[in-house]
Amino acid sequence: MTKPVSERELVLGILLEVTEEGEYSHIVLRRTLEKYQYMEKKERAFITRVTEGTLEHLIEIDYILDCFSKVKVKKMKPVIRAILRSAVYQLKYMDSIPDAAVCNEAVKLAVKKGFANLKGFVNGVLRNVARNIDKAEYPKEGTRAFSVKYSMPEWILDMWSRDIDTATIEKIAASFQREIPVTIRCNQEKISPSMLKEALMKEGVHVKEHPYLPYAFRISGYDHLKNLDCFCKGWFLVQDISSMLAVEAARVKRNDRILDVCAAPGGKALHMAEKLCNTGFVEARDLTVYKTELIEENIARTGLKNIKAVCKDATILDEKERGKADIVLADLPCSGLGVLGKKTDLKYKITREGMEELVFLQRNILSTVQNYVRPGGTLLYSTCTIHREENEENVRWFLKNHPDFVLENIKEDLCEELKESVSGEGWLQLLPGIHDSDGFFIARLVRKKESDRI
Ligand SMILES: C[S@@+](CC[C@H](N)C(=O)[O-])C[C@H]1O[C@@H](n2cnc3c(N)ncnc32)[C@H](O)[C@@H]1O
Repeated sequence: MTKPVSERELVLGILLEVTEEGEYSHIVLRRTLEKYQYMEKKERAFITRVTEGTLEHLIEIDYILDCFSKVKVKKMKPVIRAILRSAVYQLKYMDSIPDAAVCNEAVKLAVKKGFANLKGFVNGVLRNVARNIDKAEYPKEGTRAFSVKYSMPEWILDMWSRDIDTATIEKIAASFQREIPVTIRCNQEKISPSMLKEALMKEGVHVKEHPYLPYAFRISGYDHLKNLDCFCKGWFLVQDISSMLAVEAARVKRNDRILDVCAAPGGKALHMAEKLCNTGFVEARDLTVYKTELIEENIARTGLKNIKAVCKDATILDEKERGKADIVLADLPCSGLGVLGKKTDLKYKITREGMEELVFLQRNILSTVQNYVRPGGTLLYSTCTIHREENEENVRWFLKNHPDFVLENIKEDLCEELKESVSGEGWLQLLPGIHDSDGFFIARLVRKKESDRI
């Protein structure tokens, strides 16, 4: 009996929503998998792999198609384009599926979607690709070569090349295509790192210490993270090491009053609350009710009592908080160029204009929230991007416009391996492929005490 809807048909639907309607892949994929929960684990894994893989390698796939099809990718009908793209992904990256099956399934799907008249075209292009894929000549030099090899938009590579050498850019781009185990932070309010490691291993999880912090681990080899007993008990949180380093750089002390102005889903806010050891308080704010509820869910799971989630717009001054916070964490919305490996389709959606708007928003938020920092208190600025304007240039701009702040060097807050990566000015830009982390930026700004002012 044929299934009412096949895995490949679902992949097609997701790809169309993402590439033609501008939806985010992780959201559409999650929605689809939730809707078709009855499907076998193997089928669900196929949908995830082909969707993410096709999007991850989209520029390369389009290059291959353009080599072997008379009709160029841009001119194809959206449904046919998406069918061909996912089929080329399977031909190139999934050896376990016979080429003939990939071609036949693609033709069947084109017919089912009302394109019987194009079944000869689909069949012809794919058989041509299958026979000759190894002979496709890739560009050998310049930005185009990297762009096709790593499916990175050329303008992003060009932008990076203003500040980063070619070998490093290649390492960054390659790192986005590698599968990296999930990083977790032990919730030391509930369990010690060594006991967590033991408990996870008992559940069959592969656990490796992270070199940068003693309470961070890389985990792999589990099925569903949310089914792990250790997860349900709130013994750990999924968090990249870079976020933990940002919290280390904030230098949380007992009894501190902390304001996290862009906190959802709450990773750093919860980490800071944990560091307060049942003293002080963290107010974790975010823009929408939905985002605030995400923070609340995480607070409930970890069981921390010195933290609360509040829905508030960081661009609007909250007069009653003026000068009260020991630490303000500004982990701001950014272009996300440091996490392209995790957000597969983001690289095709970011634009130069969008990034300029983000710089404007970041400056607006920084100017507003600096008001909450008490004299001698800290404004910790971080982003998960690799973009000079959003990072170091924002810090320079901030210092120029807020001369009562200074930039402190964060070297002493980091492990030996990272110390030499701290800039002369004192901020840290982490680069995936170079560092064992996401791409991330951290700067600690401190408001001068009254006595330090001239
Ligand atoms: C980089 S994420 C924060 C991640 C968070 N700090 C963590 O560690 O889990 C940026 C957050 O800023 C929020 N945001 C965007 N604009 C905002 C605004 N005007 N006011 C408050 N939050 C905002 C977004 O909803 C998003 O959750």
